[in-house]
Amino acid sequence: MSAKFDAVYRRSIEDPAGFWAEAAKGIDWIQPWERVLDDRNPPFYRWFSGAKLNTCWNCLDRHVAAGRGEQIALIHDSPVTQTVKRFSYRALRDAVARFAGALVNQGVGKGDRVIIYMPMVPEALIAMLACARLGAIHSVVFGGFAPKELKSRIDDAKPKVVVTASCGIEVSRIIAYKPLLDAAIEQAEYKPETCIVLQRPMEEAKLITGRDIDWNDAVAAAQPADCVPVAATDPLYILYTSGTTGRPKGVVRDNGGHAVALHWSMENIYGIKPGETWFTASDVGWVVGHSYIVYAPLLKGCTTILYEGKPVGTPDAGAFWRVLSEHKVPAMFTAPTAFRAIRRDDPNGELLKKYDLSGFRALFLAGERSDPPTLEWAEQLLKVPVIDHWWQTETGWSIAANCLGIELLPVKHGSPTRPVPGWTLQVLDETGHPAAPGEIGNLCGKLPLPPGTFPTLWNDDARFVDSYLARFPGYYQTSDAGLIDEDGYVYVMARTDDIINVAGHRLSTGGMEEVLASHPDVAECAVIGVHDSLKGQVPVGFLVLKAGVDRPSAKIVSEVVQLVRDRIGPVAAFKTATVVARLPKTRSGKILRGTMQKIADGQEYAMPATIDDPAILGEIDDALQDIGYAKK
Ligand SMILES: CCC(=O)SCCNC(=O)CCNC(=O)[C@H](O)C(C)(C)COP(=O)(O)OP(=O)(O)OC[C@H]1O[C@@H](n2cnc3c(N)ncnc32)[C@H](O)[C@@H]1OP(=O)(O)O
Repeated sequence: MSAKFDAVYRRSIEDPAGFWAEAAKGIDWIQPWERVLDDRNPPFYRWFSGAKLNTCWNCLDRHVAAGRGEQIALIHDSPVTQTVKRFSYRALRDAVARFAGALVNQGVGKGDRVIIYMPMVPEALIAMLACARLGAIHSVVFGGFAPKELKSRIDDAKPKVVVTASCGIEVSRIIAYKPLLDAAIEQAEYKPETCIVLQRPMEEAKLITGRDIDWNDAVAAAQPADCVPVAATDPLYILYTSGTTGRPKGVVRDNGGHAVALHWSMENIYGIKPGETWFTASDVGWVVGHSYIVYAPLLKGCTTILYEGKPVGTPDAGAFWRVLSEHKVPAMFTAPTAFRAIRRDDPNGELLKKYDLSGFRALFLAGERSDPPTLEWAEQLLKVPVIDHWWQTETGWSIAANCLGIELLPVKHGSPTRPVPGWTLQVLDETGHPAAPGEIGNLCGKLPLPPGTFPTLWNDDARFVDSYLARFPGYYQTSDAGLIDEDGYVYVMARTDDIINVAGHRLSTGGMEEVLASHPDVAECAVIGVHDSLKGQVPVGFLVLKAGVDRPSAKIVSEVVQLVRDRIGPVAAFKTATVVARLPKTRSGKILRGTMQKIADGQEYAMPATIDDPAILGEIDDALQDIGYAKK
């Protein structure tokens, strides 16, 4: 039943160097490696040390050199602007080389950072690949973040250049990006020298003389730049992700291991071959967008679709079916929340009947837990394998998946199947001992992790060790709790930290609490993630007001809602809060957020033995009922 997969998996664990050296044949190297796995400085493991390559060459130039220059590399499908634009490999290579030249004109070279704050336009991908071409390090910031989040990334990454666009389009709303960038730079301690601004016709941005340059002017003044050889271990990008405090973590991705792992994953996990079209519906601001809109499909020589739209509303819940049929897509990848939205609007899949999906082979879901009802609905509707897989910003690609390209294993709903080749995954109990099959514990990856995973955090080796490696020496702590069953299937149940997952967006409740606590009327607060039938989870805030505050609670609630939107961004989807007299705590003063969440979700809970005053839980229940969380 799983002999083929077992053999590949076993080889990857018994002989990782041999396994990944073989996979590395899929990549063009300028200089070979001295060591496949460099384990001289644990727990900092490096892959392909001594080797040189260029990721942009591997994504673009080599396909042109191999005679595939006229194949379509990129389709920008944008229902919000009602346009579809195609770039051949040659055209994309040329556009990237020219924009790389524009960056060079601004002094950008190997190792310099470039922040990219852009909507889902081809220029976002062009800017990313241009950085890769020069050996510069890009850091893409998701457009739904507020200026303060962008500011913290600017201060940490210290970019020489920021690349932005005048606006993004959220269904039919124009979101002006440039004022958000201006505000972020205004707040930042570090000031980037140059901002390159793509002017979109729907909203012209005001340029600041001496700092801002129009994208078209920058490109017109540039000569194409060549690929710069970089070390396999040099950073390709930094991608910030929510940490347990308000300060985001700068996840670093290297060039060599990343290229090898992502190239390998396209065929072995997703079953996709060069020349095929691939659709990932996510955003270039997330790791899914980095890995599976940009790098993996291009490394493999596929056609990638950059979709500037939503699963519903652009124009309807048949949007994905249109894309799949119009561009003859054999497989796609998205977050379960997108399918929950489609199911809500078109429960019987009527819109699917308008389209020919005869070439469609598989749907991949990740970014949050796939709820079995949505997964089963998609299976019945599409009549193809629907494959849940589990990974994280830190890992860059799958930890557990059903490797369609090796061998489709039986699907167990609720499980992302088995650890992928390269991953030794264990469930550890609180004392660090392996848990028995079926027992819940901490899901941990045995070091060294496979290529493509993060080697460290930007400028913060100590935080990398403290956050991920210190709790269980010899292991990477995923901060996901779960179990592995007798068949080796992984089940991911919950986070073990304060991170919640809202519509596939990873957010820190601690970060939101910091914002609520900054309101002058708030004495104390808590934020929990509550089950939501569409977004998976949504944040709900509890506010204890300072003594003597007599302003209407509704006014204070609307102010804190606006504060979170202003400081973190609309992506936080923080819309609900309630004022309570007190928060439930242990006798040592720890807020019982887990118990509050169980009450909100209508789950059974045991009265915590250390609770200070059990009556407060009843008050929380009443407050939740007042805001629509009915007793279940
Ligand atoms: C495996 C590793 C990983 O987990 S990487 C992360 C993977 N996650 C994903 O791919 C995300 C999947 N989710 C989505 O694509 C969206 O949530 C989908 C399903 C399309 C729904 O989008 P939407 O209806 O906009 O809801 P939402 O909750 O995402 O948005 C909340 C508010 O934020 C806004 N927003 C969203 N994106 C942007 C953007 N790029 N620029 C500016 N604003 C943005 C939305 O408009 C929405 O605003 P509002 O509250 O309605 O005013």
